[in-house]
Amino acid sequence: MKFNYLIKKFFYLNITLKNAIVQRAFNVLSLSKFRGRRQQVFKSQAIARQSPPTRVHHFSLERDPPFPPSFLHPNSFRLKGLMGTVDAANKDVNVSLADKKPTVVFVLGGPGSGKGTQCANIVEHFHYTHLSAGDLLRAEIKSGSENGYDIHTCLQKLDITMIQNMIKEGKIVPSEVTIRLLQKAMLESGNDKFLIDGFPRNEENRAAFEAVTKIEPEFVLFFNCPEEEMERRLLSRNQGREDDNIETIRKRFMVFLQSSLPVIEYYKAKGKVREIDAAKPIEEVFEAVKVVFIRKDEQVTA
Ligand SMILES: Nc1ncnc2c1ncn2[C@@H]1O[C@H](COP(=O)(O)OP(=O)(O)O)[C@@H](O)[C@H]1O
Ligand SMILES: Nc1ccn([C@@H]2O[C@H](COP(=O)(O)OP(=O)(O)O)[C@@H](O)[C@H]2O)c(=O)n1
Repeated sequence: MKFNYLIKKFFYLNITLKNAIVQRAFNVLSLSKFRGRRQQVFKSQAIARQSPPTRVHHFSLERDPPFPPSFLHPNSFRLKGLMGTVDAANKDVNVSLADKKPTVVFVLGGPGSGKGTQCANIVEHFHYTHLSAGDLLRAEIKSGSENGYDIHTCLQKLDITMIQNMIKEGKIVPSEVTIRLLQKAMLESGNDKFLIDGFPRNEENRAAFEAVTKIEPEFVLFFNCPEEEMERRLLSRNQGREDDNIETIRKRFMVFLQSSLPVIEYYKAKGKVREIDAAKPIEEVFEAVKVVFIRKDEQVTA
């Protein structure tokens, strides 16, 4: 009886001991797994803290940013410091753009002066790629509104709505957005000759583009047209644009006078402006435009 009791006790102790050993081993394993995971988390947090921001570039400008801080979404980084500071990913983009030494012609003029119309003619005759800043922004709004998010530019619904409102108000969208769209379009085009239409529209656009891309325009084509004529054209443009109403048109004229004309003056001082009388009929305007481009080609071959 006592012997039976001892044997039972032995087996019971044995099982309890084995369970304890197994449990202990399990605890050790889980703890080390947890520690490993925790270290991994710490490691990736440290890497995230150290690594430079990628994809989206933002550069701080000398004057106040025209966008409220809420414009920035969580995966964008506004870099404080020198104007033109770009992140790692964009450095590559800019290096490869600058390497190509593209020919860039800025096409400027008031709203409705005929920039888009003449750019289409130049493309046909002189094989440039036409990049309209306004068209790129409108395309971005369209794709953003359809998808709620633009995977290429990291713009989110809130940003897209803000851009849309700025265009409705005739305001100039921050350079960081417009330049990103221009860079992307330039790289994707495969061409090395660009007509950049409706850009730079203010001093911020101009300085940021030069600082970021290191590209200087070959020359600036300036379509000079009286306001009454531009107003007439815009009111009958009929492209369903939300900003082609008399109220916004007047605001756009104001922005042109205050912000865009000083950019034209800046390039005039550098001898880079080729001024065209844009009040004439389309064909006559293009005759004058052709002279500018033929002269440019002759200069290159001379
Ligand atoms: N020289 C011109 N004479 C008359 N109408 C013009 C002329 N150039 C353009 N237009 C018309 O004026 C409107 C605005 O021209 P557009 O090229 O879109 O201007 P911008 O790109 O400068 O805003 C369009 O409907 C266009 O057909
Ligand atoms: N560089 C640019 C070009 C256009 N835009 C915006 O896009 C609108 C339309 O520009 P656009 O060049 O297509 O048209 P026009 O005003 O020249 O007719 C402008 O009024 C601005 O709101 C901008 O913010 N920045």
